[in-house]
Amino acid sequence: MLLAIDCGNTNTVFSLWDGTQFVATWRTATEHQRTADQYYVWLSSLMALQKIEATVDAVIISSTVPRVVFNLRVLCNRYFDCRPLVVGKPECRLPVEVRVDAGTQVGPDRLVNTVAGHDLYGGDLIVVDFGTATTFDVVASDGAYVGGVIAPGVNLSMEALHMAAAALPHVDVTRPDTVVGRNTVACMQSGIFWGYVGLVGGICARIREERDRPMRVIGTGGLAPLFASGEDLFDAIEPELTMHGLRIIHDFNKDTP
Ligand SMILES: Nc1ncnc2c1ncn2[C@@H]1O[C@H](COP(=O)(O)OP(=O)(O)OP(=O)(O)O)[C@@H](O)[C@H]1O
Ligand SMILES: CC(C)(CO)[C@@H](O)C(=O)NCCC(=O)O
Ligand SMILES: [K+]
Repeated sequence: MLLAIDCGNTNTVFSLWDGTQFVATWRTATEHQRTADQYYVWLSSLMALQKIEATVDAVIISSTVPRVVFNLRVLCNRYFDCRPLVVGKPECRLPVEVRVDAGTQVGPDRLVNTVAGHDLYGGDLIVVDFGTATTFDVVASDGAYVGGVIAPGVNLSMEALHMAAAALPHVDVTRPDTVVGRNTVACMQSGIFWGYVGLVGGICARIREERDRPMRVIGTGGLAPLFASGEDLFDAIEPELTMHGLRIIHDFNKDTP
């Protein structure tokens, strides 16, 4: 089985692909101190709990946190007897071209999302991912990655308000009933929710204008469904977009000598 690992700045997601479908997905906080042995104890007990008798024989990793890759490599060598494919490393080829400034290191999660978006929807596309950051990534008609936008993440913005202002509490992100709030929590929820609806809609409109063509918008990440409820922001929501992209990149490297 293939183990796909999507390591973000906040959370790390492990998914098992049996050749036909993802049979299990597990999420843990990203911590660079975690050792290979700790990962394995955690993973093997979850597999036992779900009665998954899998032999992992291939691993693909996308990590926005360079420091965690070392221990994940040890995990693969020690427990799965394989060398992981790491997105962004020269030995991991991509099925699409990356057209950005020379020397630019594009976050692997962003590349993976665009590969997946192009596989599912073709081009031209904008992929919006609501993770630690809110990212917009643009896919040309031939599938090439041609750049994007990085804005602060939704939870990060909410947390920043709380951290910086003594009288602002910790609040969950949700869609408020009205735009004009009558209490602190409702006011903050409105600022974040309608603020991001405006941000996402505005940036997509400007990208379309700049590129002067119709483009579909695909949303992913934990908060995408919430923002989809606010306005007609997305043509589709794909919660498993990153995992889908990891699988495609793995197959591409396996099949293309
Ligand atoms: N209504 C909500 N309010 C706050 N957080 C939410 C809500 N719904 C989902 N989430 C959060 O969304 C997160 C899942 O998002 P996602 O995996 O896309 O990004 P992340 O793990 O936060 O970031 P990264 O991938 O950069 O590590 C989960 O941590 C989940 O708690
Ligand atoms: C922007 C984030 C944090 C989104 O996860 C990640 O993709 C990243 O660290 N990127 C590196 C810089 C870049 O993508 O241009
Ligand atoms: K993510």
